Amino acid sequence: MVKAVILGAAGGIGQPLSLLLKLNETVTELALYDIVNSPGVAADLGHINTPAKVTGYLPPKEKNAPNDGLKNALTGAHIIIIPAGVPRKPGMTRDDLFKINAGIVRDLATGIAQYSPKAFILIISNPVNSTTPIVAEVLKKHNVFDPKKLFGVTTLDLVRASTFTGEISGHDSRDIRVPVVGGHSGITIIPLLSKISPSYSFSKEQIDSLTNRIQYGGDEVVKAKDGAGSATLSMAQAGARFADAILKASVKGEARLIEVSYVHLDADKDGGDKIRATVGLDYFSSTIELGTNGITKIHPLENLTAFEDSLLKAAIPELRENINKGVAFIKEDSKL
Ligand SMILES: NC(=O)C1=CN([C@@H]2O[C@H](COP(=O)(O)OP(=O)(O)OC[C@H]3O[C@@H](n4cnc5c(N)ncnc54)[C@H](O)[C@@H]3O)[C@@H](O)[C@H]2O)C=CC1
Ligand SMILES: O=C([O-])CC(=O)C(=O)O
Repeated sequence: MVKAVILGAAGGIGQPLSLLLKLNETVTELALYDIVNSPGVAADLGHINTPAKVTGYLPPKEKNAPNDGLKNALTGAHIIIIPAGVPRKPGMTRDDLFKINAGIVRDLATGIAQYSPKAFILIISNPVNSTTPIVAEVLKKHNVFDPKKLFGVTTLDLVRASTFTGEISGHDSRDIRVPVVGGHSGITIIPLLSKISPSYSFSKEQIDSLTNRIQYGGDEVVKAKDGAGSATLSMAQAGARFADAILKASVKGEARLIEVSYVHLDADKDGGDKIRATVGLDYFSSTIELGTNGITKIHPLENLTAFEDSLLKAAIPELRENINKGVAFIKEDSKL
């Protein structure tokens, strides 16, 4: 049995992501939880003739009743994906979402700590730089934190990097891999264009404009949607790609699966400590290798160009602030 759970399943990302997970034949059970409309989405997807049995759950109507919906959705989970929370409107930063989304993510993480602490957890809700540490701190408070199984999803940055560089290099964008490290907001997004595969030599101007476009790709969509939210469809594809990598490594035992994700650097002491020595942070989006039980290796940062090194230096203070804000939010929460 491979149970996938989506928390925030009725939203702009949640619905297409649920569809893509329903089409993933490794999944045998798909549990959809949201505060609205999840039974409807589940009924709709349930008519698709793929193996996964789909169920939808809501929280209780009465204010202080136990949340059996969340409990039943989470129990027995193999992988949990969280796109619950509000998206940006034009003029907002991802950090502006902290006020609302931090509490949503904290409460869902508390449910995970209680009902499915051994699952793989993928965080999409923004600001990812802070929400990932929030989940880790909740799990730590319940003594169930496994850094090898917690992932801030930054795959959309890699998807964009493949698309945008393909437009210039002429390579098929499906074959292009660009590591994008650091974090998931503006200047904390660090595309390592010198490490592009297949290799390509960009001009200085191309590096400047591609870097800027990858860093602010999210804003491009927010602007185009003009108040109706942020990236949903491309995010669903990116989330499904990352979830599939986890499923291939953990269920099918495919070895040395390589992705990039925003992780706690304790997930691999060796590689993690090397990055820590450079950046002085506990969380960083890095190239990782996946195995049956999660992260097996974090690749250190090596041979950065002077330009990439300047991007890294510019990212660190904001990333530190985002991480500290998430950690403090849980440390100072006396209810937990
Ligand atoms: N990591 C990434 O690369 C990306 C992250 N995002 C983020 O994903 C989040 C979701 O975006 P959208 O799907 O566009 O928003 P949306 O508003 O369309 O959907 C969010 C869903 O979460 C649900 N929700 C709210 N509170 C909840 C709770 N306590 N428990 C369960 N569900 C709850 C809502 O009912 C709604 O269905 C946003 O924070 C957005 O910034 C968006 C794009 C890319
Ligand atoms: O820009 C946003 O707010 C949503 C997001 O994280 C992205 O599209 O990368």
